[in-house]
Amino acid sequence: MSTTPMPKAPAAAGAIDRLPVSLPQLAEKKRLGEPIVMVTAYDYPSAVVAEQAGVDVVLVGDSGAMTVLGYPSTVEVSLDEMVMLARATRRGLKTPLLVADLPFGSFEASNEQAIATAQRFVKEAGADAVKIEAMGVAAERARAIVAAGIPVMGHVGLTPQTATALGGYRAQGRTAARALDVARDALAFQEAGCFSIVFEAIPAPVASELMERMEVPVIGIGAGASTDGQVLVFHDLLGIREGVGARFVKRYAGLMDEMVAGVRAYADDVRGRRYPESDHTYSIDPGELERFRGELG
Ligand SMILES: Nc1nc(=O)c2c([nH]1)NC[C@@H]1CN(c3ccc(C(=O)N[C@@H](CCC(=O)O)C(=O)O)cc3)CN21
Ligand SMILES: CC(C)C(=O)C(=O)O
Ligand SMILES: [Mg+2]
Repeated sequence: MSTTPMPKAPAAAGAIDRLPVSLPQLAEKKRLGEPIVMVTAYDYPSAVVAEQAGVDVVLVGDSGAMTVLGYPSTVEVSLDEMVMLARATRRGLKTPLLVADLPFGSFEASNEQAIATAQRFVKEAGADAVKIEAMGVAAERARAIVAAGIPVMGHVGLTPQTATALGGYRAQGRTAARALDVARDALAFQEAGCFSIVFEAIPAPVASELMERMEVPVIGIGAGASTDGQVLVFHDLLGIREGVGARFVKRYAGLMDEMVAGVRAYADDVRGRRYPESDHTYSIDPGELERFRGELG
């Protein structure tokens, strides 16, 4: 008896070409005590690197303002610039969850503004979720974005967008009163429906105490080893930029040195007439060359 194979479903335009890590999978990792790995990316090649390295979550951080756009801080970057970085990143990703930072000035004014901004990241850049830094109205904005159907990650501790008020890029929660501020921010985000929270630059014992109250996965950066996962900035861990002086940075490569050495070697070869070699050039049929010479006169 012959079996008739099921006809293949036609590949519909806009068919799902990506099955990202899901929010329940992250919650399950927390439950099982399996560390969650997050890294930033800002463009197509960094996304491909994160994809191939097998990370769980990719963050298009507003740190890109500094690492790839050269601004002196994260507050200068525009929403349009962040959306462009997120779009490029998305093109290089298949598996990791894609989270985009809401930049300074793109969500504070109203819940409507916050929802419209989050929707741009989802509709124009294919982001799976957005991240929002703690500040006065942030938990209320997070609740509104979640109610509009977009998952939100909270960010507490050192929040670079309001660093001026925090005394600069410095660790937070180092007094009982300031640690209580961090605790309130974290619990407010959790209560607002955030699926995950970032703890940045707080003492490890403070983070560890807070972990007993956190029901959602917590990703740490300079918050010690008790969090459910870790995040680092791509350029910091690969040694592509001068560090920002953050204590938590661990360098796993020295790519800036390698890149400068590569470009310098190229410059030396051009100046020393060692590049290009014959392998790098195109040939032409001798008859055609002869005709060309004749016609050129
Ligand atoms: N490339 C990059 N990586 C980052 O991690 C990052 C950025 N950019 N830009 C925005 C913020 C700034 N970040 C920082 C910067 C410094 C510390 C830090 O550990 N500061 C020292 C004090 C340094 C001083 O005295 O000036 C501290 O001990 O608190 C932490 C996070 C994290 N963010
Ligand atoms: C360091 C992470 C948490 C971040 O917000 C960023 O890279 O912008
Ligand atoms: Mg950020």
